[in-house]
Amino acid sequence: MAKQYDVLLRLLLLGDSGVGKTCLLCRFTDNEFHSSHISTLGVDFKMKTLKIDGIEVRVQIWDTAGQERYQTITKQYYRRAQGFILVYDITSSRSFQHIVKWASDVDEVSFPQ
Ligand SMILES: Nc1nc2c(ncn2[C@@H]2O[C@H](COP(=O)(O)OP(=O)(O)OP(=O)(O)O)[C@@H](O)[C@H]2O)c(=O)[nH]1
Repeated sequence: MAKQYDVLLRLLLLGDSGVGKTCLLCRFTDNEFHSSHISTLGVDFKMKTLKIDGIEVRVQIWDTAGQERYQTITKQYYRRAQGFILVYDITSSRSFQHIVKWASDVDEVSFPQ
């Protein structure tokens, strides 16, 4: 079967638990919003195909659990990602301060010294 896209882009959503990563993804792929918070267990993903300058780009977005206990699992997905979306809750300064930690995790795993 012929490929239905020209380029595959793998992105990873990172951020504290409850900041809205899953909601952002549901809005982007399905234009839906769910008010309940069911924590992501490990990782999950959704896809959307966009046409950019005549090129079919399949965006595969991996949604990771923000909870500390899943870090070992989620870090295994960092190396295969081509980009990261760091998410914080605008009503939580703590989640914003943690962005530094998420960014340093990405550096540590994806660009080891
Ligand atoms: N008011 C408001 N609530 C939001 C918004 N985005 C998400 N929420 C709520 O925040 C809660 C957590 O959202 P999730 O998307 O599940 O959070 P998450 O970052 O995926 O959480 P983990 O899976 O535990 O890492 C849910 O109850 C959402 O309804 C927003 O833009 N505004």
